[in-house]
Amino acid sequence: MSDVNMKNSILRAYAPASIGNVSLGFDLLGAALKPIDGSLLGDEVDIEIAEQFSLVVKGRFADKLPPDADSNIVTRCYQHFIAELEKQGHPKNAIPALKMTLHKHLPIGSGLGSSASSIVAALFGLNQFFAEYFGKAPFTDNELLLVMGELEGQISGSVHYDNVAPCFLGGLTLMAEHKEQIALQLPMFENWYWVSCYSGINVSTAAARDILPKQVAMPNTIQFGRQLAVFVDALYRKDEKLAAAMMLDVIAEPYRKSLLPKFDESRTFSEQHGALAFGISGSGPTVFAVCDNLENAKIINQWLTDNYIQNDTGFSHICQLDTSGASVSHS
Ligand SMILES: Nc1ncnc2c1ncn2[C@@H]1O[C@H](COP(=O)(O)OP(=O)(O)OP(=O)(O)O)[C@@H](O)[C@H]1O
Ligand SMILES: N[C@@H](CCO)C(=O)O
Repeated sequence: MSDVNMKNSILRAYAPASIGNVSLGFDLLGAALKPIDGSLLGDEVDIEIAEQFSLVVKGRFADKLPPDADSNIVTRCYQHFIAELEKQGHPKNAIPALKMTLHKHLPIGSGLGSSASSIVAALFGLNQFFAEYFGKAPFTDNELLLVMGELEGQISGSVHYDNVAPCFLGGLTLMAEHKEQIALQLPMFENWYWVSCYSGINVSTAAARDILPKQVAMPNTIQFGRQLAVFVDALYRKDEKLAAAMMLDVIAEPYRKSLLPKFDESRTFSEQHGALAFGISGSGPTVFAVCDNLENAKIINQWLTDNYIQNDTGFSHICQLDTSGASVSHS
């Protein structure tokens, strides 16, 4: 796009909600979500050329964020991105100032990867914007993912990619954390539905990490390793039953479920109504139930809506995996 056209256009980046851990892969496995009814479940960031940098925050959950732009992770993404461009040798006066608008659609501290969604939309959007402006993307996907993990770490107190990676790449992702390959995309069963219910309360990721023990007992370590290895093998062999049987959380759920009213009843109902697996999405309070048919997913979605949601902020969606991940459009 020419310089003149870019001055009159807005690039919009979208980044979907995600389930961190997926029960059996603490910090190592994540899944991107797409509601089957077409509703939007992810943040959007608009980017346009301006006289000076500014961040505007809009959307359903805008008022739940700190009011000053400097505390918003999107501003930090912008500052980090521009500093990296300068390190690459782009002179300051060759980099246009930008107005960014965050449409904050995901609740904060929800377990749906809310900060990750803002980070991915901001950084992916900036990379796409400058790809058009300079004629070449400043960063590769892997370089971008490394920065996304770093910024997520600034918020939650430790670098973990299990929200940013699926949100960016789409589908089900396994962290390799090798400097040249941070994340791998795994196959998934297309007939699986992921009922995802946010109760409406706020659980801080940092606080939900603090309550976990610093050491894991030997039997749990062996079960964790066995489950993750067998799960990946079962995905590649398309063995649904075995894959689902591995979806148990021996690391975080036993400690975190005490933060989640009605967690045990929700699991019991879901399992009695055909859920193949049930667990905490990321650090909660969102829970998810996996079903292999829409009828069961609908029954569980209705029950969770009626029983797990605590207030007007909560919601529940029947989802499939969002295999596209982050995307951009122009207006
Ligand atoms: N754009 C943003 N989106 C979300 N949180 C942000 C953003 N900018 C700053 N923050 C701050 O980052 C912190 C995010 O907390 P936390 O990691 O618990 O939530 P989260 O990322 O929304 O969690 P989850 O992954 O469970 O959805 C909050 O203190 C919030 O005010
Ligand atoms: N893996 C992270 C995800 C946070 O959303 C955790 O469980 O703390």
